[in-house]
Amino acid sequence: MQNLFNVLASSSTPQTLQTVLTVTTDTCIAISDALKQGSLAGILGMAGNENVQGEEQKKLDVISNNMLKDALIACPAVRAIASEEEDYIVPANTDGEYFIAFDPLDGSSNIDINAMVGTIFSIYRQTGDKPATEKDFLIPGKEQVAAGYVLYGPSTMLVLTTGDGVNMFTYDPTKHVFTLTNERIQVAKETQEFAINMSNQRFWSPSMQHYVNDLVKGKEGDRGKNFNMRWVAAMVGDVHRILCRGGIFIYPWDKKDPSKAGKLRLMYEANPMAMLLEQAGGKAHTHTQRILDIQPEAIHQRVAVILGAANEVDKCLSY
Ligand SMILES: O=P(O)(O)OC[C@H]1O[C@](O)(COP(=O)(O)O)[C@@H](O)[C@@H]1O
Ligand SMILES: [Mg+2]
Ligand SMILES: [Mg+2]
Repeated sequence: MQNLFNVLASSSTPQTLQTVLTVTTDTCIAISDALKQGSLAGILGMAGNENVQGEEQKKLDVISNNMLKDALIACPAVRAIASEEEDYIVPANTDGEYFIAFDPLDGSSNIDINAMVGTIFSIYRQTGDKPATEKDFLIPGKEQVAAGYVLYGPSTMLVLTTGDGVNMFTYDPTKHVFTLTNERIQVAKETQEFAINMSNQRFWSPSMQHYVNDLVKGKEGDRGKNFNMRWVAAMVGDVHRILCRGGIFIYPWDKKDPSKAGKLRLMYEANPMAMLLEQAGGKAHTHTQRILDIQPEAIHQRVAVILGAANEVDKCLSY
């Protein structure tokens, strides 16, 4: 069976990018080990701080952020990192070639109930002769050279694209490697499954309310077919389900909190997931444009997200 190293070595992935991916995924294995110990290691619960976005940090948000930050800035190929849990970008090596943006722990509200969480990462190639600044980091998602996530579920899985399809790897704890288990996955164009936090319905735009009402009406409504609903409450879990068995995931614009009109972060969540979805034959949009075309204005920018089965994303946008 092929493992991550063989797959990268036999592809056209540059050696420096292979190194960055190895450092990232090795650190994710260490995060997975920490998560497995849960309460036994005293790592659950709140850290007692807020991140730059005004969200309360869990201990594991901080622990996983520090693990990834320390490992990546020590890697000579890394030029700078940006993290959901860091106020500013962290410059690493001026000679480095890669920017890495990450959500160290996605779905943190799931940690304390021992449910699915993950680490999401996005990699860009950019060189320069001065230390990197935040402005250098504001690159549209279509320029990503690699994107992926590590899912900490019943098994630990790596889902990765380097711009040539999407592969899934399962971590083999007996061999300490990610083994290739699903190759070149594709998302079906049609679906009958959707994922959205329905408790926000009254805050959505009228057109989004109309679209979701039509899904809920099922066979009796205009769509003429029944839809099932699933919500993991961790984007990484919801996107993983879509890559495995199809569906549409939506975190729409809403008027609940005008400073967060779209909860998910462009650079840490939307862009890497959009690259994975497009590489698997799906689509990823905001309510107005393709996510990968967005020119970022700030590293912590938030966007509305509509991603998954191509025809269903089109249908949603048609409302
Ligand atoms: O609280 P809600 O509305 O269910 O939001 C869930 C969404 O928030 C997130 O948990 C945000 O990510 P973080 O846990 O990294 O802040 C997404 O993963 C998920 O899709
Ligand atoms: Mg997240
Ligand atoms: Mg997070």
